[in-house]
Amino acid sequence: MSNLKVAVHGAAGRMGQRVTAVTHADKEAKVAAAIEGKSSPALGKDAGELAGLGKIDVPVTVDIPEDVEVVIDFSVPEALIELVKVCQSRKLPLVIATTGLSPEQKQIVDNAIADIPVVWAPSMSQAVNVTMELTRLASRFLKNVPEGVDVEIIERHHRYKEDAPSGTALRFGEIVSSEMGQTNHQHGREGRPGLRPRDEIGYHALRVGDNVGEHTIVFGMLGETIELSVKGSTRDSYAYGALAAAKFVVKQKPGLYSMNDVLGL
Ligand SMILES: NC(=O)C1=CN([C@@H]2O[C@H](COP(=O)(O)OP(=O)(O)OC[C@H]3O[C@@H](n4cnc5c(N)ncnc54)[C@H](OP(=O)(O)O)[C@@H]3O)[C@@H](O)[C@H]2O)C=CC1
Ligand SMILES: O=C(O)C1=N[C@H](C(=O)O)C[C@H](O)C1
Repeated sequence: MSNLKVAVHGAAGRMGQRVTAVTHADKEAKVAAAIEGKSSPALGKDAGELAGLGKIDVPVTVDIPEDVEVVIDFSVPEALIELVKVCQSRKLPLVIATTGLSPEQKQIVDNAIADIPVVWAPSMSQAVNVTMELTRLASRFLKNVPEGVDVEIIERHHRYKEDAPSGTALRFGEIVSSEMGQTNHQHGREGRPGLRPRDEIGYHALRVGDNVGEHTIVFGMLGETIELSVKGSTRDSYAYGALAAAKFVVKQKPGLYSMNDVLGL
């Protein structure tokens, strides 16, 4: 069986470099293309050298070669939307990791899943996706506590991150509210906001140093507290998840798939 031909979209970025590295090291996949935008200073450079692997004979290009079988995207929302259109017209399976999409951009992705199989997840990490299921369970068990439960989501990422709160924090909030029913999503607090409403989930985004990603979901009750925390120590946790998603998505029919589908959760 020949190796799965993967295009890395956003190849010169922090995540693109790690996806290049784990894909190059994999026995069943290979880096077939490294894609960047047309004004990128990385164009023409070798993707392996950019990723610190040495030469792998894959130059960074703008266009996706014909022989590519799947695309893994860690880029920016505007670039992702252009990529979705290309994948749709070429019937190319796609793994979407980019976060911070507007509602209109999300709609464009939603429309594409009629034509191509897509794994779309704010976190490709196994530990984060398992913690999402633990959060679902905790929310279900705690939803009828008579004195009420205050849920706050704290996330911590590197200083270069452009969107806030993280896509993962927003997904944690969706999971909690789908079980417990909160309708008010409160981003930070200042001034004199008064007593905390019951019907609220609070979000707090820290941007510090080179942190690769931490999330804590606090369930605060009267007299006791539960905290679920998940912390990354290397970006490879996301890169391995994305490669697993690529191997999964090439075998699927058009439609939307999650990391629960990939990981069998
Ligand atoms: N789902 C998950 O598990 C994870 C998701 N992410 C998300 O992935 C995204 C990328 O993160 P990160 O790698 O840290 O960010 P970086 O800024 O390091 O990388 C993004 C890359 O995309 C490139 N890019 C810009 N325009 C285009 C284009 N038109 N075509 C192709 N590439 C383009 C950028 O180039 P240039 O710098 O020249 O503009 C840059 O190299 C973020 O949205 C982040 O939140 C991150 C980690 C895990
Ligand atoms: O930008 C990052 O770094 C990360 N972004 C993702 C998000 O917004 O949830 C996932 C991960 O936490 C790292």
